Amino acid sequence: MENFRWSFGILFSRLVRLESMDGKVALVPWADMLNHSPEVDAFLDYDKSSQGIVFTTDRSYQPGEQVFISYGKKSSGELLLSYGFVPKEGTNPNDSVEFLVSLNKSDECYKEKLQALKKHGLSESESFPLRVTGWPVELMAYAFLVVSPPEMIQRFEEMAVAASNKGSSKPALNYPELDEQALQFILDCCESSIKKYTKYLEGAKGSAEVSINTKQANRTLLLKQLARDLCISERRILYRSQYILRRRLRDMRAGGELKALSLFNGLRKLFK
Ligand SMILES: C[S@@+](CC[C@H](N)C(=O)[O-])C[C@H]1O[C@@H](n2cnc3c(N)ncnc32)[C@H](O)[C@@H]1O
Repeated sequence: MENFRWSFGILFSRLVRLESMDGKVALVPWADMLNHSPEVDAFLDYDKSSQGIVFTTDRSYQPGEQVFISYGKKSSGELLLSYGFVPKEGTNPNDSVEFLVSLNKSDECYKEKLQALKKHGLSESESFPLRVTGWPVELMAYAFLVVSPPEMIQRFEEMAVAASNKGSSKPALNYPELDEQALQFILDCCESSIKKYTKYLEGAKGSAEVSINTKQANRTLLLKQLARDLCISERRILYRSQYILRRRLRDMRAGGELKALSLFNGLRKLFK
């Protein structure tokens, strides 16, 4: 089992996918020395004319400078699982956190909403990727469904369709009357998620080690550090989303108050 684990780790952290050979995978001895950087667009591929593997960089390098390759647009969690490292906090533009949202069990339309979701391959709890740059339209569609009132029952299905549309680029749903509630729902989930991350990080700080030998103790320490690094990176995305959501809601509410005030002033003038 130990040998299998070792081989599996070596293979999957070092294999190269060759696009021009229909995505065939290969182990390329010199190429497996290349480390990952999300900022480069360099790639490896099979070259028919030279019958070898060619490395193409996106810029020139000085002698002695480290040359990087991209392992793909991967989140820090994916990089940890596939390659055993977590990029330094804030350096991975492709980072994302799996954001869990659920239907409210006490919703009077719980059954109807769940039915609409199930019809389109979704369930009462779903996760969507949250990035520093924002959230997907599918998450917004799910949030619309969660907060929509019984009068909108006819719309449940189109909301579920839009929420299930993972990855493709259909236009976002537009329900201005539900915007504020949907954003508040996402903010609430975001804040509860932040609390869980913080609780984990505070707990992880003080946990005592029980180890059989030094090698095992070092390995446990390394794994814990990687888990901490990943949590810190993911919590950073949640903090950023929390900031954006709070600002949007504040602007929305201020806009609403302004409208009400000008309406009130208009009425006052009318009755003067
Ligand atoms: C294909 S090898 C790259 C060469 C490797 N550094 C070596 O010495 O053999 C992939 C492994 O390199 C390490 N690695 C690659 N890029 C890294 C990075 N940006 N930061 C930390 N470790 C990285 C990870 O351990 C990963 O599993």
